[in-house]
Amino acid sequence: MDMIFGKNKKEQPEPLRAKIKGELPTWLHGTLLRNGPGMHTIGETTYNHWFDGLALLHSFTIRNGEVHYRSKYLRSDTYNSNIEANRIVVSEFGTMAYPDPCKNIFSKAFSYLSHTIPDFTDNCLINIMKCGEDFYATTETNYIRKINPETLETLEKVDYRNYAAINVATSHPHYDAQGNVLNMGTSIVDKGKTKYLVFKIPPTIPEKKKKKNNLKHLEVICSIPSRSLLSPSYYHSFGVTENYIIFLEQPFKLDILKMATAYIRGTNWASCITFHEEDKTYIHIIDRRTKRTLLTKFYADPMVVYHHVNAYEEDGHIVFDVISYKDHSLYQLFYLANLNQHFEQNSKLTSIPSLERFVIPLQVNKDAEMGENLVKLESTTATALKEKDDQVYCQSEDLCEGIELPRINYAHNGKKYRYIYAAEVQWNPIPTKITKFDILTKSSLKWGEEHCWPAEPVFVPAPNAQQEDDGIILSVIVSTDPKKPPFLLILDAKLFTELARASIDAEIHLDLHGLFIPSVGSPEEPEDNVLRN
Ligand SMILES: CC1=C(/C=C/C(C)=C/C=C/C(C)=C/C=O)C(C)(C)CCC1
Ligand SMILES: [Fe+2]
Repeated sequence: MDMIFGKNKKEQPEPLRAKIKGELPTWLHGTLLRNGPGMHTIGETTYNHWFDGLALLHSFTIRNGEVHYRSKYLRSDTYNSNIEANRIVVSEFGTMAYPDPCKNIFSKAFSYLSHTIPDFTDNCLINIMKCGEDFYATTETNYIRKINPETLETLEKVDYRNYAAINVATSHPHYDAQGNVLNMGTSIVDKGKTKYLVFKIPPTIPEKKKKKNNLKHLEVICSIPSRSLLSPSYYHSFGVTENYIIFLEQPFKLDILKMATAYIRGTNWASCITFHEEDKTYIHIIDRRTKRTLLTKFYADPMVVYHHVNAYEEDGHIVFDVISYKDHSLYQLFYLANLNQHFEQNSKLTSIPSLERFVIPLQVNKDAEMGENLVKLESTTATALKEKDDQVYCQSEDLCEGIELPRINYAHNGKKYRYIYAAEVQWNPIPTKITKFDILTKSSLKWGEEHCWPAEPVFVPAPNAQQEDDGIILSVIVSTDPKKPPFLLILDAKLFTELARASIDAEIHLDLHGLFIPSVGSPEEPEDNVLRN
């Protein structure tokens, strides 16, 4: 396992042709572009956590029955500073770095003070965001990095703070039918307040000037005050329906005072995020038309959610599905010390990921009896119990256990849907299979092979698709069998059977997230520029 986690990966900047076994769908043209950590050791120094690794972008370009692979390290300021110093000089999620070895006590004190308000990293290793014609590598700090999706070259560094007062932002934005990006970020102790901001970035901008980026037209559409000034919730994603935004203010919180003293105390950012198991999860519902939150106070039991799966409206209710945990052991397990050859024993989750369905009644009748279940949908056992003071206690329906990295047919985002494509994880956080879960029948189809470690499965719809699962699944497979090279797996999304695999004679890293960019203007195809997230 050391080999696939901790080992520095070589980049492959020149396109490398894959060896194809099976039949690629003839309509499949485009690029699967993904992101994830690729380098964990610089000189004599090693990061502590897998999420700290330097971003390695990679892509599979599929065209005319051929597949080409490339990979390139994101030339972030963090990457450049580290490589130049030949050691880790920028702090990441799980590693606090000390850039200037201090010579005397005075300069030491000065160095500590100047780090009280830290400048976060631009090592954007988590996902790729499409913003109009532009693509960005993203992480969860205030920085994103524009990239060239074809050559994987690193372009401008963009600071969200120039456009909105946010210190952290998610790397799981949503896209609406017009191509607007919808995302959320937290504004920490700005003008005496801490709040969560929902913002929108348009796909096109009026100025024809190439220099401007779309963020110049970023619009904050709603602000939700944090329940606490110094401990806002940590969140990794959020949900949307056609008319609403779902934000979980979970009891997994950033401790700002701890963050402000982390550098002096010699601890990492990760240790400043704590799970308060005695606290509740507050469910904020924002009406996209009025740009305000609903007044009813919906809440649920304490939980930790990283990934929202999907959400939709049905007969006066909002249905939303999340992968939830009873504690935050997931982030704990990605310390590289746990991901060694003994990882099967060392990295056991104390809470298994669980797919939970919550249902929010949109009309809360003032005269409803205390304790009445306000959920009137036949299709679910999720409840929302009326309590005093306009509070409603929501209990979820367990849909299934042991899945993570969920994806859907994005044409169904915010709408009623049936299928989830995900990685299967049981007590270990590293997926060994990918799965298609049918919410209606509660059954699943799986793909797995010995010594194979699959990445998040991405759904690509077939042209003229009629049904939700008319399309294919793309997943990057890393193998620990020295005789089996890594490959891009192409499955039929309906049957979950293998259509083809494209083997690559190069090193491939385990990654996190990414997207599929359909080809533009191939000679025999009409121009198609729709995002297939
Ligand atoms: C550097 C840094 C952060 C980075 C967090 C990261 C990098 C999280 C990665 C999460 C992943 C990959 C989750 C997968 O499910 C914080 C805590 C936002 C704020 C402080 C500075
Ligand atoms: Fe994620």
